[in-house]
Amino acid sequence: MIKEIKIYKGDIIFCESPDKFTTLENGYIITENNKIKETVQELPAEYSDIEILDFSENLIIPGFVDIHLHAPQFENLGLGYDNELLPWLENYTFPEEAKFSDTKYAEEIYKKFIKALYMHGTARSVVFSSLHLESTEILADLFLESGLGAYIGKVNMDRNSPSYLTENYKKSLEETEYFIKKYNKPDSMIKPIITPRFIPTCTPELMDGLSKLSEKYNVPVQSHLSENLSEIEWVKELHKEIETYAGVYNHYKMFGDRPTIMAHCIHNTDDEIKLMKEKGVFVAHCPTSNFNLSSGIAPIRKFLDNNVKVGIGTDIAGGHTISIPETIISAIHASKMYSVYADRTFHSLSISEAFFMATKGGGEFFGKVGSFEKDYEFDALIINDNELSGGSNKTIQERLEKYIYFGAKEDIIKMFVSGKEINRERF
Ligand SMILES: O=c1[nH]c(=O)c2nc[nH]c2[nH]1
Repeated sequence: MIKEIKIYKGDIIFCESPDKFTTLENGYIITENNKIKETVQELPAEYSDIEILDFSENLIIPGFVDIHLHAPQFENLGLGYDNELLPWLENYTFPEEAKFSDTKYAEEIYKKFIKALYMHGTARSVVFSSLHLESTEILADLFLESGLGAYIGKVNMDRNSPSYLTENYKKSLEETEYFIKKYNKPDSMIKPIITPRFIPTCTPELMDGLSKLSEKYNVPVQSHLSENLSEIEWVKELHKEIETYAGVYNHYKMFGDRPTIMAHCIHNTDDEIKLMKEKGVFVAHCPTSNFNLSSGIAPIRKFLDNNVKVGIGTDIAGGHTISIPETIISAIHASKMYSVYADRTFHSLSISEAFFMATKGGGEFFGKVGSFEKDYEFDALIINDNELSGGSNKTIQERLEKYIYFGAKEDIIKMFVSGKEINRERF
């Protein structure tokens, strides 16, 4: 195999661990066949005759990773937040998702959705589609054309939803299997993920069937867990025989038996948190959504202290923004308020902890993604922060902080995903 070496130069910043940033002023990232070979301060002599992609005076940061969002809710950004979760689903979300039976509408909205991810620097995402197979294929094909990385799930829901958005469980399983077979390719940038919407909308037969598909094709799982108090009561009524909400997913072997993401996780019991740790279940922390729908504040410090994996989710359209920097800010704000109003012993999240969650933390779901360490895939954003921080002698970490809190998507001048530049013309 021919070795293709590339060298990127700039002011590099990333998090190897949550507690601190690694920074290299005028440093170099050297990649071989799109994976990082080394990240160094001085360029070794062996590379002296290779052309350098020179981004001096710009920041080079890992591409963002969003581990929970709903593509067919893109048109609903900002709508209906006077409601809590269950009426919001009924009055806003389900009617909008129903429109995706129309493949023309799906194509129009999904193009806008993927462009928005690109514009905001989200290199990888873990996405809910709607229950419609054809529209989900359109979403997958558009992602493939874009070059962005994604897990994509055809949503499954066969009870407790309006008749216009309820499947027959057999058809739901057949279509899910078809989607898995079509897109489960080893080196693909997009992959299928099993997506029971949440326990209230999935019958035991459907859960059983999805669990078998997950095992048969070794496909990961995503769903929602303990977002809202009425939702939790509803799950208790539906599954009196099982002690906890997480226990229901676990009963169906869809709780860490394969890689699993559970969105929200606001009101979990200590036993549920222990189970998440034991089974390696990821929390998708979605603070903007949790504020908008008055769901609560997820006790993220508790998950971190218990070594539970945590990534960031914009959860559009419970979340009102597809921007990961804005969601990082929201995560920090949420933790600050939690430490003041709920538990004074909790330390709020630091900027490095929140940035870690939005890069390497969530990136772990994709493998070696979200850092500039050896063997990681080269996902990077080049950020021109000259206007934000120019001439003011700031450290690289301070420049990143300014970009997160005060920057704009227009400051991102280039994006690389798995070593390939994603061109603006594609969108
Ligand atoms: O934030 C959420 N968005 C949804 O679409 C959804 N469905 C079930 N539970 C949900 N929570």
